[in-house]
Amino acid sequence: MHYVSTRGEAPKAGFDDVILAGLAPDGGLYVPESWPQFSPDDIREMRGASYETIAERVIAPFVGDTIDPETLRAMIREAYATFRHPAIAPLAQSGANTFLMELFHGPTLAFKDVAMQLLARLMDHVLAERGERATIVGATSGDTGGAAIDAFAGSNRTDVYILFPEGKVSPVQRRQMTTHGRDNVHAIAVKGDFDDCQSLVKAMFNDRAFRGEVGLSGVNSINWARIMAQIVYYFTAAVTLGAPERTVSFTVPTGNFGDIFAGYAAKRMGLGIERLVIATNENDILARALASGRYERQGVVTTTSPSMDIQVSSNFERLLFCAGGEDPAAVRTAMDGLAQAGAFTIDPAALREIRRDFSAGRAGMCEADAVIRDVATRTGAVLDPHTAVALTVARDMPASRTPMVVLSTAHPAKFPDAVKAACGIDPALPPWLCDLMNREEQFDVLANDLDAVQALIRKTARAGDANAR
Ligand SMILES: Cc1ncc(COP(=O)(O)O)c(C=O)c1O
Ligand SMILES: N[C@@H](CCOP(=O)(O)O)C(=O)O
Repeated sequence: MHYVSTRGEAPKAGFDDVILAGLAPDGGLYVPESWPQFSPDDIREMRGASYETIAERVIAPFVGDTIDPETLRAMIREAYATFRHPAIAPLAQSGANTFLMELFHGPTLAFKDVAMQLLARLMDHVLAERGERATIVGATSGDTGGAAIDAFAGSNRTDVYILFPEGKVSPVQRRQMTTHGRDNVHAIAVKGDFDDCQSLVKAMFNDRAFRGEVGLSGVNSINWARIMAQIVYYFTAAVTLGAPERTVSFTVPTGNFGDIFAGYAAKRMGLGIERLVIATNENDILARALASGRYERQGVVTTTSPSMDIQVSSNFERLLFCAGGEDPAAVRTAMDGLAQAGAFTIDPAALREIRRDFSAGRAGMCEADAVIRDVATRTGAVLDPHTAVALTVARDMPASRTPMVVLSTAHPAKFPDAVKAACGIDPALPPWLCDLMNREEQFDVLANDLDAVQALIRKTARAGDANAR
């Protein structure tokens, strides 16, 4: 399996280079050169198989011969042994034909654990084979950071730097990043919003000298392995609900577009997905883009679903490439428009393709609160605000006989204030995090300034002798 960059100006790369590189050297995102195909028989054979077994089948073609099957199997087993639910991503029925896929049973209570636990093991393996170290940088609106810090804490081949927007993540999310007490992980509060943090990360990748000097790697969903690991649960959910005989739709609370792009990938691989519904909060760039054909950045609005407070959805670039006839020149033009004017118009043919697979809707804070209240009152279940945004949007979709799976991406205890305000219930943290609010915090506060962030990394990273990537 080889990977190409969405911007077409980087050499093709193998799986090991792709996971260490994060962003392609031309600033684009890696996508597989062709999609592995799963026939109805292949999908039927997944019925009754464990999450780990399905993960092995789905992931193996993307890894190719970079990692031998036994080693890959062991990594998958270890990664998902950290989860507290045997099904890893169980389905709970929420309405007549609506299901919640619970993706929050990992160590940091958000769907990010599903990919991050595996990515840390894959990266460590590749670095060990090469005898290298890496400096990992990541931007977070709250959940990626905690998941990365948990997965990489204590790894002796990586130093991890997570940039989060100061004051714009929940106290639980912040403490998951700042109380680990490990030398190789660094949480940095940036005076700005998530988009500023993501721009700093991309700027570091685009600084070739710095990239080589510190052996830069990334763990945001710009890294293909993040998407790859998330494809798996689309298969497990669909098979549970009757695939390949029955098609399924998914509604996904969306920010950086990585999670729902994994659903699109599953569809391209042969899974019978009828609709992929993008659910946004007030930061609705994707819903507006689908409706108008214009992808237009506005200021980030702070909401009760902070992890989705994102205006520039980095994985939309992957969709533009895949749905737009794999034309890197068109992607470059769009991304130049975004960088220079904060907007671009989606090519009409690409927009038609996108609308064939995707719908989109927006739910504001009041609507999400009403759904949290409604579900708590009717069923006693407590939703987190991101899941509530998605369930609200799913409920607004036209009635259909196709089962709708809503991705439940975080545990409500990560957002206790918002949940309590919505339904009066104070969701408790699980036992392994019950002292989180009393642990000592450690983090740096920096201006939204590339030089300041790079100086901190240069001073503390230990990967100075890594080969240039
Ligand atoms: C709880 C939660 N839900 C949804 C999202 C949006 O996912 P994505 O960025 O993959 O679109 C995020 C952050 O990414 C999140 O942390
Ligand atoms: N919502 C995310 C933002 C970063 O997204 P990623 O999937 O690209 O890592 C978060 O919680 O940090």
